[in-house]
Amino acid sequence: MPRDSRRPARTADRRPSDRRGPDRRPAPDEERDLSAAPLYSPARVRDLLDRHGLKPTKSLGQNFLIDGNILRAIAEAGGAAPGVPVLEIGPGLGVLTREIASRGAQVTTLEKDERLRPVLAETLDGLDVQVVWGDALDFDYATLPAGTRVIANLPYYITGLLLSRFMRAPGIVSATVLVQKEVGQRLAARPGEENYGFLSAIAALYGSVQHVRDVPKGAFLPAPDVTSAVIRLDFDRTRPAPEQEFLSFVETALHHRRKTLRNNLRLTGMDGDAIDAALEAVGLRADVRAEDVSLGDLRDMAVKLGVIR
Ligand SMILES: C[S@@+](CC[C@H](N)C(=O)[O-])C[C@H]1O[C@@H](n2cnc3c(N)ncnc32)[C@H](O)[C@@H]1O
Repeated sequence: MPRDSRRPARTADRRPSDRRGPDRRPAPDEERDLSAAPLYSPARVRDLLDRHGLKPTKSLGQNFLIDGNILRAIAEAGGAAPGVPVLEIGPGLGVLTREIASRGAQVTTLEKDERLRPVLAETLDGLDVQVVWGDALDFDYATLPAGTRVIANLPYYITGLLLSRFMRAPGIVSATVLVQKEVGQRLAARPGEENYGFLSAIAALYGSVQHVRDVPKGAFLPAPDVTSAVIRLDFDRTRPAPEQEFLSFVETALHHRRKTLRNNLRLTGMDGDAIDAALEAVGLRADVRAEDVSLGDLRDMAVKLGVIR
């Protein structure tokens, strides 16, 4: 891939000397400027990578934020405030971590890439941040204190798995996260809308979803291939958590969301007559498409079919 295709697009705080890849030496004028530049500026980010001999790893989803407005918007929307317990996934070079911690939040951050140890020792110096080294998929989210807010620029390759961990963790009340724009659209979609599917359904079962803002590729270094969005999920912990049987039923029901609900349920080996009887009892057409069925009607179907009580 040519170097140019990984360049971030022009952003408000970029200077001409920044229009180069992450792995080259800063020009003399940048060296003079560095102490004055904010930590998230492209010149500082490149300098950090350079001094620590690092190249962003694509397989770890390492696209570092270089836009101060976006950093502030995520921290603000996520509710980073004095005394609030915040969990971050993937601090990277620590720019978002710093933004959150400097607002007085109690930050725990999970990072898999041990090469970043010396970088975070430098960038988080003087801040009260707990860095947990390891895979975020191995972390026990059930141990988090009540009222925890997740604020993170997620590694996109595990977005779905992480969101499902957050939803199931009783201590987590919200997750304000950067995701691929398409994932954000799926999370926020309602039955009958174009992007509605299992992700939309489970998000609605646990609470509500708000689209905070879109984020252009140029807000990252290196620039990712996709446009992103900041999404805030609020989890209503006063509701009983959905039963595992119901979650599995919803997943099956929406497996092929454009197909009929009947066909999707038949795939599991359920009796056709029983499905027809349940559809009729709930007041749904026999050929209703899966994506058009509300969660309330799916719950009624699950009860009629004896999946849940
Ligand atoms: C999109 S970058 C975000 C970096 C930084 N927060 C920022 O906004 O600039 C994702 C981060 O998640 C880390 N990461 C990737 N996979 C991980 C995993 N399984 N567990 C924990 N951290 C992971 C990467 O090393 C990287 O630091």
